[in-house]
Amino acid sequence: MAEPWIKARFAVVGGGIAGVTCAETLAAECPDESIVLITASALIKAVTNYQKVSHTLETFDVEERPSAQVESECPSVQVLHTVVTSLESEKKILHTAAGQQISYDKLCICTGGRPKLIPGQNQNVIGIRDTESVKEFQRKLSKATRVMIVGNGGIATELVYEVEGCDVLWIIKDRSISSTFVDEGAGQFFLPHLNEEKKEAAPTVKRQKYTVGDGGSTEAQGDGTTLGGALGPDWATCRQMKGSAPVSHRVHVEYNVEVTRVMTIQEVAQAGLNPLEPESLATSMNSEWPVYVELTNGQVYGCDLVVSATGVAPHTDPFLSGNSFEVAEDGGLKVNDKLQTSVSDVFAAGDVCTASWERADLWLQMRLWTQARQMGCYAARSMVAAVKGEIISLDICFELFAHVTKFFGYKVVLLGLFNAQGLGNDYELLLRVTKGEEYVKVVLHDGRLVGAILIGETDMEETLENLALNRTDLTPFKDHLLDPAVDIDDFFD
Ligand SMILES: Cc1cc2nc3c(=O)[nH]c(=O)nc-3n(C[C@H](O)[C@H](O)[C@H](O)COP(=O)(O)OP(=O)(O)OC[C@H]3O[C@@H](n4cnc5c(N)ncnc54)[C@H](O)[C@@H]3O)c2cc1C
Ligand SMILES: NC(=O)C1=CN([C@@H]2O[C@H](COP(=O)(O)OP(=O)(O)OC[C@H]3O[C@@H](n4cnc5c(N)ncnc54)[C@H](OP(=O)(O)O)[C@@H]3O)[C@@H](O)[C@H]2O)C=CC1
Repeated sequence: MAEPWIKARFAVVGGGIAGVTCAETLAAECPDESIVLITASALIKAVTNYQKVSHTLETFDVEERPSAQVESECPSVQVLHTVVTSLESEKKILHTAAGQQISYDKLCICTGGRPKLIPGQNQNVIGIRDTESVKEFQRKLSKATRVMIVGNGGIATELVYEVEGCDVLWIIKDRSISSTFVDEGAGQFFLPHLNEEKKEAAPTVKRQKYTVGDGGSTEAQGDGTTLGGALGPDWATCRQMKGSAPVSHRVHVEYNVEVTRVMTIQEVAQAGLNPLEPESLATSMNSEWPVYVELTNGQVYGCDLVVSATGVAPHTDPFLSGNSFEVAEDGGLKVNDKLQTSVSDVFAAGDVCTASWERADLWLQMRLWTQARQMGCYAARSMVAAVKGEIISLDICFELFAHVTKFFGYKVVLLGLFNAQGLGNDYELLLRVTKGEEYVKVVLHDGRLVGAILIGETDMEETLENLALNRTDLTPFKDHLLDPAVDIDDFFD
């Protein structure tokens, strides 16, 4: 029987990176205070092998753990596996699907996001977010000969590289690939790798995998719509992403288009439309597909499966009704520079929130696990400061945007306004490209470094980060900055 009433100093909702980091930081800062972590997912995410590469760059692994491990490492944390169904913010009480009522002094909402899907309900259109959804994708892919991937961001870029044994139709609304993360030049740099054999991934042994009972659901009882935590690093490389076509890796990109509607074969016939068979995908031609998609250029393509990799919508459902949260245009809970929402004593961190403070010139919010970890940690420190009546200042990680990832087998580092975001035409670019090896782009504004894209093993991230943070005037040096003969570390020593 679940305890009906629980009283906690701090309550955190969400077992993803933001929520778990928040609970762990609270436990470290206030070991004698009671902390309740409520999560719909049976396994919770934990950050391991954390390495601070520089002031703002960090790398870490994400591991799924049973809650008992977290409770034994942080004895003041009690983990409840259930779904929060409502919040009475005036009384400071949370209600759960298991019938519990949890009263708190300070609450942090870390309920993440859910995939934004293209319009039109069809069982062959899926989004990818958590372990369950990626398993569903693998299952459907294993029988597929042609899959359509819609979107030009992180998931699409990783999937087009990973999917094998299946033709891939990649539908993007831009004129170059991977444009959420990189510019057109870098898109060109990646292009030759689209259809090439994938480099063999090193076996992933460093992360433990847990399962929750044979075939059992990994989610707590709830409304059936609550998702598990978002997938972690290597979500695609360590899984089999194989279809059933006699091809190894083949991608057809359709540029500058969006989806207008998703249809069945009957709807295609009723509308008198003529589905097209791209010549480059000849092996997977079929007279009847499970699903058809019409694009803004009028073309209609059939396929076995559509992955809508079209971004994330903040998961705010149970918290909004009956409470006066201010919500940003993208649907996230607005938070100030202390990660406080507009509701008293309620904080938010990770994908569910929208940074609504006056942001530093070179920082921008992207829904990434680095930011989820940083926000979870900072929210906890801010909650503690609020309890103790102390003032804390904004963490340095919010000074400069920094992201490290891997696309098409290359290390990718993004710094600051890496795509000259918000600068209009008022910027200068420095470029250094060695085909197949590295792509280095530096964005200068008023002679100062404001952003960079580094692809490959450039080893320049720390120096460029320092130049950005120090606002060094590079006017006298800019002609040498990317000269391969110049060691920029020595240059700026
Ligand atoms: C396929 C995929 C690949 C990604 N790859 C990368 C990458 O390479 N690099 C990168 O930086 N980022 C990546 N991301 C993004 C990153 O995973 C997320 O930004 C980050 O994990 C968000 O963490 P979070 O804690 O805010 O939310 P989540 O991980 O979504 O966690 C939310 C938690 O809240 C719980 N919850 C929700 N509602 C309720 C409720 N009502 N009651 C109780 N619990 C609830 C959920 O069960 C879950 O445990 C990827 C995302 C996806 C989907
Ligand atoms: N390696 C990494 O760092 C990875 C990060 N992630 C993160 O996980 C989350 C989910 O990934 P993902 O879904 O790829 O989201 P992203 O935000 O990365 O990309 C979404 C893409 O879909 C496009 N899009 C949006 N709506 C439509 C539409 N109706 N039709 C066609 N295209 C559309 C967007 O274009 P526009 O921007 O113009 O709207 C954008 O190109 C993101 O927060 C992402 O940052 C995921 C995988 C890997």
